[in-house]
Amino acid sequence: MLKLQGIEAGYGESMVVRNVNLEVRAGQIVCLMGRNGVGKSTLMKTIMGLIKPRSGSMHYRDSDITSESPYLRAKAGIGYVPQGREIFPQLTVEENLLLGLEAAPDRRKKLPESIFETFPVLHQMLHRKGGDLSGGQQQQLAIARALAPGPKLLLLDEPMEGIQPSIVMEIEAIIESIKRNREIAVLLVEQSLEFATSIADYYYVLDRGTIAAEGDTEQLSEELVRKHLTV
Ligand SMILES: Nc1ncnc2c1ncn2[C@@H]1O[C@H](COP(=O)(O)OP(=O)(O)OP(=O)(O)O)[C@@H](O)[C@H]1O
Repeated sequence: MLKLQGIEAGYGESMVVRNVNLEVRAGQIVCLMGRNGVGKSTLMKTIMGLIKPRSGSMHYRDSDITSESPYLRAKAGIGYVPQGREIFPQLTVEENLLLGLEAAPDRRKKLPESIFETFPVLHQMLHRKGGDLSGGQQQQLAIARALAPGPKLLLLDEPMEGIQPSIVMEIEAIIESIKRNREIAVLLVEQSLEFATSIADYYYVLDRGTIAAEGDTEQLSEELVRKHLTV
């Protein structure tokens, strides 16, 4: 469903992501791991089209999207929840969610009911300003907004970061239900090894911009973790 080949990306003179080959199959949950600053968010932004790759190619559902705009990628069914959530604090919860529908392929103007079944708290807070929500609620809003247009691939950049444990459990449950349905593939940046191994089918470890290891999460070894993930 998503295939990156030889992707190189960076900022100005500095190259941050080097020769990345990565694949996400339909319905698969793939975890991207690595220490702070190795380039995980840069890679996610490159996949969303927010950073142009210097070289390499990106294919999504058999189309070459290497030069496609972020808007067209969203329209094609790629949902993105950036690190730090980036909801609109001055807009209401409802307005934030409706903005997500801009990426819907069918010009739908109504939010799917399933969003409120998954995130009941957002229904209660529909007319509150996004900025008045707690960090965990804002994260739920960001995920709900990305799910509203019905994506086929969801990119989640550290969704558990800085969130209290009870909400972490709720977000885990949402990713688990996505996994059960197998209708949406997920590429997730996550530092928690426990979570990665419990939910993801496949992992990639990024180290100084390159893929240092990959495999089925069942085979993620202690040695590999020590080498590439512990500080
Ligand atoms: N807008 C930017 N301009 C210049 N350099 C940047 C920019 N954003 C990130 N970098 C640099 O790129 C490198 C990789 O950053 P990136 O945020 O992709 O890493 P990360 O693996 O996601 O880290 P973290 O886990 O801390 O979020 C870092 O050295 C960072 O300083």
